[in-house]
Amino acid sequence: MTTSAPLLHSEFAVGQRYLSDTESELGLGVVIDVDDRCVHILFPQSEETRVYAKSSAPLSRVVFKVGDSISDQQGQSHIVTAVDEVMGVLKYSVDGYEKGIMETRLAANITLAKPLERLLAGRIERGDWYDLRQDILRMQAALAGHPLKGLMGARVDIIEHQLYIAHEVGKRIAPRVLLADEVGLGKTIEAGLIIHQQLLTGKAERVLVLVPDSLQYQWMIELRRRFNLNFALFDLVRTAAIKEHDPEQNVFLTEQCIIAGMDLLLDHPDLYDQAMEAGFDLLVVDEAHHLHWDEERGGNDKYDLIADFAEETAGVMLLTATPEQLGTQSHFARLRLLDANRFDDLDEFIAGQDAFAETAAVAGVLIEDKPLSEGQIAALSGLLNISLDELAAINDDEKLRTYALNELLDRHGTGRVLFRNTRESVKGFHGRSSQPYPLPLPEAWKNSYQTIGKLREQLWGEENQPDGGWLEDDPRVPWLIDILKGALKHQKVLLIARSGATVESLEAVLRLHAGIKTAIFTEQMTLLERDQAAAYFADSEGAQILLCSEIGSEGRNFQFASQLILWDLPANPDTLEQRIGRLDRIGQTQEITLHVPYVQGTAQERLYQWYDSALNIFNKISPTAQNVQEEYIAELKPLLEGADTADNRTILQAVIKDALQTRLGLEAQLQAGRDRLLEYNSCRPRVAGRIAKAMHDFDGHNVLPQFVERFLASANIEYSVQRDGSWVIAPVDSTEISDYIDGLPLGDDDGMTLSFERNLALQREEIEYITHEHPLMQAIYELATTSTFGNTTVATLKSAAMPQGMVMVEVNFRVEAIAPKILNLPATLPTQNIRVFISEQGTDLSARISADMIMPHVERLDKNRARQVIKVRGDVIETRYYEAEEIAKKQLADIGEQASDRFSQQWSREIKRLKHLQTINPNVRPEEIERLEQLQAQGEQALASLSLVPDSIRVLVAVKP
Ligand SMILES: Nc1ncnc2c1ncn2[C@@H]1O[C@H](COP(=O)(O)OP(=O)(O)OP(=O)(O)O)[C@@H](O)[C@H]1O
Repeated sequence: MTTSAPLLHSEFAVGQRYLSDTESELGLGVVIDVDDRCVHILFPQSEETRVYAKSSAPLSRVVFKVGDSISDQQGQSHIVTAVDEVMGVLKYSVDGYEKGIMETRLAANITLAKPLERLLAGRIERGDWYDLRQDILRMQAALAGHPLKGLMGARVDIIEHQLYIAHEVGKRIAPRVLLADEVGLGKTIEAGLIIHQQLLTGKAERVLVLVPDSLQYQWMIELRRRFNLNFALFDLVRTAAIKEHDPEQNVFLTEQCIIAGMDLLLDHPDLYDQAMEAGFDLLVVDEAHHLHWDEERGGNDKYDLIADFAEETAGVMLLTATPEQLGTQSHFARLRLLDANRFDDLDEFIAGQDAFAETAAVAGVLIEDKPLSEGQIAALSGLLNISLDELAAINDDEKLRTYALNELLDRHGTGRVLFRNTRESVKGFHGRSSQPYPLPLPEAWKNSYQTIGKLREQLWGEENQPDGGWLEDDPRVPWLIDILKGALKHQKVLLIARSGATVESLEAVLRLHAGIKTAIFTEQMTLLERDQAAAYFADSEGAQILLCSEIGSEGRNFQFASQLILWDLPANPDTLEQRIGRLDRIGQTQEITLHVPYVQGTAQERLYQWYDSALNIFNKISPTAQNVQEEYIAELKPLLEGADTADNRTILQAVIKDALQTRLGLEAQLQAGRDRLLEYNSCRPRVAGRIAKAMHDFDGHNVLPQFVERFLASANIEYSVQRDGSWVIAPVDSTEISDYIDGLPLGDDDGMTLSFERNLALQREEIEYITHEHPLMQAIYELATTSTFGNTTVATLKSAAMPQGMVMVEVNFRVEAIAPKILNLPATLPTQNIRVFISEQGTDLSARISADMIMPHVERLDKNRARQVIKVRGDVIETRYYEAEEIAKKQLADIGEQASDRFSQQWSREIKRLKHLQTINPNVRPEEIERLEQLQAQGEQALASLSLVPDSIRVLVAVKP
């Protein structure tokens, strides 16, 4: 940004933006009227209007240039790409806003922080604010390149596999990945961590999360509660309201971070078009197993929708716990959405899946830190195309082992794209067991169930009678009432059935005829009704049983319950796994019991036997269940629907036995090959351990409580510490605090309860978890870069050695590189702040006398005396200031060079690694490399022209102790 001196009369125009030279704290003013002699300026932030004579207005025009960051009135930041003038008013072009941003629409909360002018004009800030400002600058400098950036601010438990994925994916530019951890292991948390990192580091600014309707609120709440990310929920009501307000407006451009239901875009082509046109940096799709594709029929509507968006969006994250639920073809097709170049041949993909056993075996030995045998070294040499000589020291050379392991894992086909952690590798789950309830076949059913060809009727016959006629003679109904009133009387019970109609009929019987407290949860209900039902079920005084339909319950968290009734059995094992996953997830503290009623002699019994004996799915998740079932389905289907004869029973047992062997064989094979590599790649234990340790260490050395304590004391804000360690900040009376503090997010009319402790924040979700990344801290940090908070001060320095009355000037400069946030250039600067300490005689004392050394001897000076000092010694202070600036400027070139070296090295290394990887694994997209090269050039350019921003100034007057 630049400002220019007072302007010629004719230059004023309505809409232009100015800062007051004498009252910069008014913020950015806008010209609202111009007449022959006067110009009228409104300062929106301070709600003041001033009228100046045009000939002598103490105003500076604010002009941004290409590459500057500007903020609009909604607080969104943009990088200026071009500047034009329209009738005297500037128009800033920025990415993503076709119309550009007129200067009239800029945010008003900038003030000119020129500390020297303020000081000389007698605007002297408090000494404690000056100290806080220095602390803020130091902390910001330390945080700029912190490896835990984007991870440290999340209200989550430190769980290694999640942190590993978040770290690995979150740091990528435009990541395209499939997050496929087994159900309930925290994919939403992983996605949240990645989104948070991408937003905080400027890698993404616009994010679209597409989820099934039933999960919209859950996502919105998780993102807000755990990551302080405010996503806007776009449904029909909201989009209609925006359209009504401004029919011309693209609704998807009114927010940066949006959650929407996939159906909204499918059912409303106009919204689809607008979302496409608006464009996003990152697309997140939950429950991605609903995207179906096969060679014959192509994609279903959801698949096609996401395929369109994936093509237009740089970053894409798909989430599903059951990637193979709809078969290998759909799995392959979803990978193709992420990278069409790599996944272009289905047959090759299928063949490739089996070819990883050797790689996995060698990787396993390396991971487990065991010595490689001669045979394994030979295999490694072949796999990596490295000579045996070069590998001779592999068993002793730690670096070589790490290199070899990384190479092996990088070559693994889906390595960079697919992440899948399993319960087995994550550990800490309490397990599950099943309880079958064989029920006698009712007389009335006998005839119909002895006939062949009625599989659906045997399994889910009630779905054909939505009037509830089936309730009368279905033996599961009295069984359900009995068990709820008996063995499960004091338990929270979740029941899942396939259809919403079944659940509704059942619920009515339980509530009206059996007097049981119920809640219901189906896709026919509105989101609000569903969330109310979930809350009623969670309440200790609330419903004993929550009855859910299949779709209605997907992705939801009910791990406070441990009893699951499977009213019926779904047709495929992955759907069953999704059901069990409602309870069997992180946070579950009990063993889970699955209650499975079935009617003897029907397909219900036979399907139970299949799931239990062939797939063992009630006891343990089986990664191969889906594939085994697909393999046997042709044999299985007639047996399931066939008559209950001795012959059929014998054949079914034989098929089950055979399938069991197949499953075990397949599991062993996958465990040795594909899945083993996938497991290694999804969480490299050492790296994950290091990140987790860094998080624990960071938590253990938290400097924030002391800082916040000083800040609150300086800001005159009261707080008390509660017995559990949380702090309660009293409601802030805005008349009693400085304007600087007034705008901070310090809670509502009741004040704010907060904690710096992760565990406490996890236990008490209603309190704020204060980290460096919390909005409050971000706002405090911004005080230093966007306001005059503490940027001038005058104090005394007790010193026996210095002549009484001598003045010393301490000037702090910020080193700024004007470049997109994504480059994170501050992290590459060896210094972000330059302090120059200069004596009255002009001696540079910066190196000899540090700020810490003088701190104990500094004492405050009252404002009048301080102003007196400035009045009397203003000239010498000004002279020394400019000398200080020269001293600082001299350091700039060196800082730029060092930063440039570091930056180029870092980026060249990454680009080289990717280029190398590309030669051995086509999974690396060429665009990825091109983008990095462009960014590297941009960064180098910015570092070659660093700017020095005067930040703050302190005048010290020597007094005898
Ligand atoms: N690191 C964590 N800290 C605290 N809670 C967590 C953490 N990870 C997961 N959880 C909790 O565990 C549950 C499962 O997590 P999440 O919903 O992210 O799993 P998922 O893999 O997306 O599940 P699904 O497969 O059902 O979609 C949630 O209640 C979540 O809040």
